Amino acid sequence: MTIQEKIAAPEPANRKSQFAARIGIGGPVGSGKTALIEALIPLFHDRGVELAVITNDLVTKEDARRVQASGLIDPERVVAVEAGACPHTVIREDPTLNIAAADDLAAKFPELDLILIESGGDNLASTFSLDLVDWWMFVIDVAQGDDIPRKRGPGTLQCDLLVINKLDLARHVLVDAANILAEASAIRGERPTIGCISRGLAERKGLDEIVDLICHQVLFFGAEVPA
Ligand SMILES: Nc1nc2c(ncn2[C@@H]2O[C@H](COP(=O)(O)OP(=O)(O)OP(=O)(O)O)[C@@H](O)[C@H]2O)c(=O)[nH]1
Repeated sequence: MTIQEKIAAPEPANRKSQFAARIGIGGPVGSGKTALIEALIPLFHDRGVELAVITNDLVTKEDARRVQASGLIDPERVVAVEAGACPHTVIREDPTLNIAAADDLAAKFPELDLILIESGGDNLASTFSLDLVDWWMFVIDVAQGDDIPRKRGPGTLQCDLLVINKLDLARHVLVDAANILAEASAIRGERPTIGCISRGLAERKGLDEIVDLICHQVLFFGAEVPA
């Protein structure tokens, strides 16, 4: 279906909102947020989900340029917000810049189903304002220490989905992958945790589960419930 046909077509009956859903992706520096976005784009594409990306860096447009150059997505659908000194502020206390960037994308590309908003890399305390996003995930990785879930940071506790990335590195950094996943699930109660390999030499892992969960919880009524 061309973009013009899609704009002209009625909303899919099962789409939860007439507006593009806004999903936040937060987490510590280097945990693999951008790599996760790059891995998810083709999977959303396969499911017919039209998406755009907003990245937040402190004083550069590095992440946006990387996604624009990836060849995975129309570069016009990738926008950079420069967060300045405090990456928390622009996703939580005053998300005005990000809201404006998302509104601009939604106006320019009315066919969008989803806008992914990657926060600047930060610590375990970052959370997203619900004025900015409908749903958000937090990405940590095993190489940052197997005690991160036990530290019960607001990011790991409050997110809608906790992603524990770089499972391929677990044995190299003497982390018991099953144990860190179990501890994370224990502190998060009903809310999901997914182990993931978003990039690297190892086979990818957890990516279809993440896309299925987003389709089910955020985008579509009746989307398949992940196991
Ligand atoms: N082994 C392995 N490396 C990964 C994985 N995911 C990402 N990486 C690597 O981790 C490093 C950081 O990845 P990024 O995607 O840049 O991390 P980020 O969270 O976006 O970083 P900031 O934007 O700086 O906060 C890169 O060298 C990636 O190649 C993974 O699943 N396994």
